[in-house]
Amino acid sequence: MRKKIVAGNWKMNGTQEEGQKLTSEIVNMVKDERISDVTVVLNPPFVHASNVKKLIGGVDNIFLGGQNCSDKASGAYTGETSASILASFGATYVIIGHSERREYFAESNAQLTEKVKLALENGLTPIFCCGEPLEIREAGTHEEYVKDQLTESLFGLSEADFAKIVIAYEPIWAIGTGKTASSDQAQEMHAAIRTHLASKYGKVADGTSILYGGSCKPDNAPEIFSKPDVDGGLIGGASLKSRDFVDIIKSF
Ligand SMILES: O=C(CO)COP(=O)(O)O
Repeated sequence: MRKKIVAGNWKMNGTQEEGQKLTSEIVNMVKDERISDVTVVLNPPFVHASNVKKLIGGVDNIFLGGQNCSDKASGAYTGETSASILASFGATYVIIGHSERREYFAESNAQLTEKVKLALENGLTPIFCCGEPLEIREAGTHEEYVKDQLTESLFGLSEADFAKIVIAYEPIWAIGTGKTASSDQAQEMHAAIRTHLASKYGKVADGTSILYGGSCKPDNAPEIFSKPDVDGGLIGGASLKSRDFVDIIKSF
């Protein structure tokens, strides 16, 4: 059985007060509504880490994650946060290779490999993002594009390390646009991704959780999560509203 995961990516949103309120509400709903079969990950901006960690304290299926980590272990890299710093604040997950990082911060596949390695060395589970822009989808080469992203960043990992990775498929044209992939489009890509991962890692890929991301909302999550190769979601906008986020968690 693959792990079902719903991760909230707050992106660059939320004051201290808003972050605390959001976290408390999510924690209370998950407890009150007895949600225990889904792994929930909150990925706030780094400075929220201590607050969020404290608030999720007693709930054993809610975890703290980062939205990124540095490709360097430590040192004079102003503004960066390392995997080891994140881990020291109690994070156990980290999003790596989000399309916004690739696009606005020019992160390369090779850099992402370094981030994945450092995350794993520090006991963090990477949520590795892949996904194609609109023009690639329209050209019909999206499968190849995504396979190349995975091959270039992940296929150097040992089988034991690869077994710890979570994948998030986020078609860029669906992020923040309100235009979600159809559940059939999501399933098609998730199945293609799993087959590709299996070509390198065999049966280990059967256990890899592959999350969908891109305008996932309470009204479309049940249909998307019902697909056999969709193991959860990486949620942007809707993760900032506690009721919506928890309804998505309850969509399996
Ligand atoms: O980028 C995303 C999550 O990482 C998806 O964002 P939206 O859910 O806002 O489309």
